[in-house]
Amino acid sequence: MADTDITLDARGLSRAYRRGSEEILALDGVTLSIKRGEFVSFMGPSGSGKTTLVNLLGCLDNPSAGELHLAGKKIFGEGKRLSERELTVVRREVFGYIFQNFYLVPSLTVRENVAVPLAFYRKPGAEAEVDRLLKLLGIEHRANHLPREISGGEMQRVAIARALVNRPEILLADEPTGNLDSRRSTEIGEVLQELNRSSGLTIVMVTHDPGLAKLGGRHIEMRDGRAYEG
Ligand SMILES: Nc1ncnc2c1ncn2[C@@H]1O[C@H](COP(=O)(O)OP(=O)(O)OP(=O)(O)O)[C@@H](O)[C@H]1O
Repeated sequence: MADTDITLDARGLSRAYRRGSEEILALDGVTLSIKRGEFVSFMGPSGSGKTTLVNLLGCLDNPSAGELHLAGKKIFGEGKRLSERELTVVRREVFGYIFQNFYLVPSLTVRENVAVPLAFYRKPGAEAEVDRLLKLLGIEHRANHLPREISGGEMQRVAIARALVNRPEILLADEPTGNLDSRRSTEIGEVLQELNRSSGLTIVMVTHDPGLAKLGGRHIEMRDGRAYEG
């Protein structure tokens, strides 16, 4: 495997949280590599460290110990810590994020929500990407609706389109179907699978749903802050 195939490389990543006088080791030395174009699912009991790990992989949090490399570049590690400004650039240029709670702006239409990232940063062709994504995700007929006028499944499609509008290399999805019924959940899973297959988008997903996890090519089980390849 050539190094250039590896997009995310975690080495001995740990994260401790302080709660009063107690220290909680939420992540206990996780080492794993994710290749470009992989669809990786993380499962495991509540509190096993899934969100903590994907937040670190997505450069949303700093580890207490260990290293993280992104496309061969050290992001965190011995003597190395990107500035908040550098991290912001990495977050918006490399990653798209989706979460259980969609986080749509209630006063903006579907189209405006998808275009929100363009107000801060825009890759070439991003404007045309809004229309392409509305169509691809089957929500173009909802383009002028407000979030409160559409279903939960449609809301998550809007959030996916927004996450993709700047053509990220990696989509991070934390419980993307946690608020959806099983039919909508399967539909969103299939959308993610299709994005991974057709465009080679790398997907890193946390889920409690075994059916959804199966859609990814690779499963990792978290237990007590450690990762076990399934
Ligand atoms: N900000 C925080 N402060 C203190 N403890 C935290 C914090 N965030 C997470 N923890 C603790 O770290 C451990 C791992 O949490 P994490 O959210 O990563 O688990 P999870 O596997 O994603 O759980 P869930 O499936 O319930 O979302 C838990 O014991 C949790 O209580």
